[in-house]
Parts: sequence; structure tokens; C-alpha cells
Amino acid sequence: MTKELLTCENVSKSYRDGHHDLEVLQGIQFSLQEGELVAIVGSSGSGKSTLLHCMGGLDKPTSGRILFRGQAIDRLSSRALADWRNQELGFIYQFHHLLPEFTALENIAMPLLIQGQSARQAQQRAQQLLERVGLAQRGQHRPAELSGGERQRVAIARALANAPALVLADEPTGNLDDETAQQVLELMLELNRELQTCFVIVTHDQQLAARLPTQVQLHHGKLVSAKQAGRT
Ligand SMILES: Nc1ncnc2c1ncn2[C@@H]1O[C@H](COP(=O)(O)OP(=O)(O)OP(=O)(O)O)[C@@H](O)[C@H]1O
Repeated sequence: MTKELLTCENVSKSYRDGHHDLEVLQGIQFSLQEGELVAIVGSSGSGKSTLLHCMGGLDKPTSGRILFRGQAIDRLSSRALADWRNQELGFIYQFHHLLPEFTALENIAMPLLIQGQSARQAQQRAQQLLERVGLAQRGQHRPAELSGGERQRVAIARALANAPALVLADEPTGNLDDETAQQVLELMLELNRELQTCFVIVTHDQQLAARLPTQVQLHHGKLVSAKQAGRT
């Protein structure tokens, strides 16, 4: 049986633009199930990143609610929101956002240290994750010493460090050549199956989106379709 993980309930977001309100998201309504794999697609400026940021509690809807396992995240104090993000969410960005002065291993261990794990525990977990993403021998390299694909693998490992229920990825392959993008996508598909972690992947790439079982399409801030493979 599927269980609801996150629900966008009539989510709208607008920004003040001089004397006008710029409506970036309008009445978005959909639910993610535990362990689901979803693409958010739409042309540039359609509101994909804004929606992802609202889902991750990095931005607040102007109206509507985001519920995580039934609890409205906008009701959380900023401290509770930060704890929620730490425990339940992982983020992957187009540009890896790894800390340049730290090694791959240290970058992955960082969220665990912040959570209060011992250095030894954090290192062990980081090493396991490095092995899982195929970079067992690269732990001591700094981001500048890794290829673009390797950096994204480290970013994926870091996003999974806390064993989150939900990973939000904003154009995770947008900066990679086609072959590397395919490999990085395959890795995310495998990890979704293995760990039952829900992945939401924002992408411009229709071919990549077609590999995912569910696609949510935005057009000018409105949800125009939510397609599920194998369902009508
Ligand atoms: N902080 C902000 N203040 C004002 N306008 C904003 C802000 N953030 C986003 N916007 C506007 O909201 C709209 C949607 O932006 P968003 O980044 O969500 O789109 P996107 O679909 O992710 O685009 P892209 O694919 O190019 O990254 C754009 O018109 C953008 O200019």
C-alpha cells in the first residue's frame, strides 16, 4: 500500500514586482508517495525551482500548504524546520555546492557531524556512501580534483547521508554531458529502488524525464498534467 509523503495543497506563490504581483505558482495540487520517483518538467521560468524550494521549506507559499506526512511545514518554527530538513530531506543542485576546501569524504560526512554523530560514525557512513556511488578511491580528493560527474556523485552521496525520506534535485544533470548525465540518472534510479527514498527531479530534459515513472508538468506556474507511466 502506498503512503502519502508530501502534499502540495493549493500552493500559490507570488512576488511583488513594482506595483504588480508576479504569480509564479498558482493553485498547485499534488501528492508524493513514499519512495516515489517524480520528474518536474516545464519551460524556463515556469516555476519548477520555486515549487521545489517550497516543497523543501526553503521558501514559503503565499497561500496554500505543504504537508509532510500530514503535518503542515509552514507551522514549524524555524528551528523545527531546520531539524526537519536535516533529518528528512536531501538536496542536490545543478552545481554541486560541495565545500571546496573539504575532501569528498568530509563533504559527505558534514551533515552527519552537524546532526551530532561522532567523527568516526560519520566517516564510516560517508565511506559506505562513497563506495555505493562508485567513488571508493576518491574520498581524499577535493571537489576541484574530481570530474563533473564525480562531483555530482559526491553530491548525491551527501544528500543521502542522513537517510532522508525525500531527495529534491534541481537540474542535477544540467551541467553534464549526455553520457555522464545518463550515468548520474541511472545512479539515482538505482538508489530510489534500493533505499525506497522518494526522489523529485526538476529537469528541462524531456528524455531524462521520460525515464521517470511520474512527470509533473508546469506551465506558467500552473500544473498542467501529472502523468504516471502505466496509468491513464
Ligand atoms: N526571489 C524572486 N523574486 C522575484 N521573482 C522571482 C524570484 N524567484 C523566482 N522569480 C521568478 O519566478 C519565475 C519562476 O522562476 P523559477 O526559477 O521557479 O523557474 P524555473 O521553471 O525553475 O526556471 P529555470 O528552468 O530557468 O530554472 C521566474 O519568472 C522568476 O523570474
